[in-house]
Amino acid sequence: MTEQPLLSIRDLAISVDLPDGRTMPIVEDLSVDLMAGETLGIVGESGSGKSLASLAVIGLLPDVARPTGQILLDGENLLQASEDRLCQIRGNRIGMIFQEPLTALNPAMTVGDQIAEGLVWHRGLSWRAARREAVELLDQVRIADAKRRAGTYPHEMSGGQRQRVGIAIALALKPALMIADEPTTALDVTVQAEILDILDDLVREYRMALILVSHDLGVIARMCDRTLVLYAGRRMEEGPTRAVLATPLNPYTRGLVAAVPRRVSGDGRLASIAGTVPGFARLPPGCCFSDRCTEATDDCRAVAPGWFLASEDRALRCLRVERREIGR
Ligand SMILES: Nc1ncnc2c1ncn2[C@@H]1O[C@H](COP(=O)(O)OP(=O)(O)OP(=O)(O)O)[C@@H](O)[C@H]1O
Repeated sequence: MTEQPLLSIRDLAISVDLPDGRTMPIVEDLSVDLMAGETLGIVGESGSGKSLASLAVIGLLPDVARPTGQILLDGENLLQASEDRLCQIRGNRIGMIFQEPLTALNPAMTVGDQIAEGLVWHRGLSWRAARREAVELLDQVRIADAKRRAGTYPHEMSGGQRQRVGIAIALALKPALMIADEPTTALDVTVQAEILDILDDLVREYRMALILVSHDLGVIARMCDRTLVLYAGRRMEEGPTRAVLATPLNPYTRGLVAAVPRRVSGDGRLASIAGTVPGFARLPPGCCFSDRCTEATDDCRAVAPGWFLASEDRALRCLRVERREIGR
């Protein structure tokens, strides 16, 4: 029997209610599977819908956002789940690490108690036992002198230490799926590397599936088996990270790869994708990337490209590549 995906996102669309009464479609036609223990990177420029898509999985979308489609965790559609059920799933089955740990942490509670809390409420541990385990978790995320640090408050810690606490909280109940939304963006480079190391070790040790949201292809390359590229709320390309980065097929992915700092163009300047992501109200007809794509034809500007399988494990959206590969 073939293994079922742990997470299966089917035709997810998310629109947002605007203050003027209009509804703006943001994420469209998003489908992706994630197996137990697999790591998936979601990459794209700012505003491409990465955070909304990952918040939908953990049921933490802002009130103005309206999701449709299916988000199946072990076959259960989370978009239909009650708030009580989502509370059970959060922490227990899905853990989340946020970009800015300070906003996710309670300033009035010691970090040890914030880690212990989930163990008390979800696992029924006594506070004494949960606090003991919290110290072990702090040790696992490499906080030195963990026993003493458990009694400190978030504001007494550095940004990197707070993010370790964020990881310890998300890890406490050993969820099957961990979602990390730009977990290192707010940190300086050396701390970033340590945090990624810790996350990598833990994901492998506990065989957790990971969705890592980042605009940084270097981070994705280091951490993720597979990569999904989003642009303006649409998936542009998906496949094994190594293949997507070595031979990107979609012109947008090619632009992202070319813009990675190690790739300096012949005249010594960094390559970049001309223009910016257009507002969702101003997306061009046809392919949403056509107004920035240097390879776009009149057809690209008129016909919305479908999602097609380029090979067994690679899929993308691009009319020109599709016609070339499939001969349509
Ligand atoms: N609460 C909200 N109200 C209105 N629009 C929103 C809201 N949250 C997100 N959006 C819209 O959805 C788009 C996608 O947002 P999202 O945060 O998912 O992008 P992102 O790819 O994660 O960007 P970043 O890397 O900057 O976090 C935004 O550009 C914005 O237009």
